[in-house]
Amino acid sequence: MSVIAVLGAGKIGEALLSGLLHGGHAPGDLLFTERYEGRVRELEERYPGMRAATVEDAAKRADVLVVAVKPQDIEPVLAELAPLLGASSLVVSLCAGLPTALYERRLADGVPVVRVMPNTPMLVGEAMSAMSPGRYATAEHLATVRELLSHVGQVVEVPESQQDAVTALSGSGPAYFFYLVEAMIDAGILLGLPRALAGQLIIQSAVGAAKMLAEGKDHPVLLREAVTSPAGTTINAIRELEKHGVRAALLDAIEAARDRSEELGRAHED
Ligand SMILES: NC(=O)C1=CN([C@@H]2O[C@H](COP(=O)(O)OP(=O)(O)OC[C@H]3O[C@@H](n4cnc5c(N)ncnc54)[C@H](O)[C@@H]3O)[C@@H](O)[C@H]2O)C=CC1
Ligand SMILES: O=C(O)[C@@H]1CCC=N1
Repeated sequence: MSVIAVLGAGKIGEALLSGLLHGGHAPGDLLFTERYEGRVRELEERYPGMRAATVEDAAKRADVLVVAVKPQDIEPVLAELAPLLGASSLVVSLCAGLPTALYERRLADGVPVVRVMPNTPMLVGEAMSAMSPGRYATAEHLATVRELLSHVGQVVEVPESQQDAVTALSGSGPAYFFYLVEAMIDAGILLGLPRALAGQLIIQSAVGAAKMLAEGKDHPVLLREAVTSPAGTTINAIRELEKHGVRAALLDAIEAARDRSEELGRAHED
């Protein structure tokens, strides 16, 4: 089994480590680096057998180095990695907006880099990850990354030019669903239901709807039409959603997320 090192074990780093552990990865084959001592202790306690490492150690031992720091924190990480990596390393970047070309400029010639946009459902083995090869990444490197990510959800390959859109859609996507669920639970409160009951009603409705969508038997439009009876309740709700421009708001929101991803990448142009 390959040794994986996660550099920056925050929310998404932990989601990957935890997903790999659940997928059967040995804790001794998982390393992480983390700048906060408290976070190191927290993770070592939560995942017995998994150990923090130095960057040198991670670079020496790991078959795959996964960079999971905030895009704003990338430069010191690349400066640390630069003298340690060569063409036999494999770097996977999970950072929103950061192009593989940035890594290629900062690291030694020939270091293969794969850009990946995952999402937090990795924690429950249901991630949607999209990967794109950098200049030096081969089909074999992509196969390694695909194998790794397939332990924690679905994987697709996309051209790197689509990664900012992917980030806005599936990288941030879970937040939009959580936001909707939160708002719908509030609607239950408005209608006088107890919070716990409103939560159960909405969350199970979300799980059921997601399962029907994932089965893929019918287009989302047909699934919605099947709930929308003539002169019934649903069409009254839909009229309000249309009146409030919810569809247009989603288009604008996701476009704004895409723009921010592009901006995060531009911040590191030389
Ligand atoms: N949270 C999410 O849903 C997703 C995040 N991402 C990407 O993953 C990356 C991380 O995001 P989050 O996990 O949300 O952020 P986070 O802030 O929870 O995690 C980043 C971690 O990196 C650590 N860190 C920073 N500099 C370090 C260094 N030099 N050495 C060691 N550790 C260092 C921080 O202490 C922190 O624990 C970002 O680039 C983000 O764009 C990608 C997909 C989804
Ligand atoms: O909000 C962010 O910047 C990160 C990237 C995708 C999801 N979360």
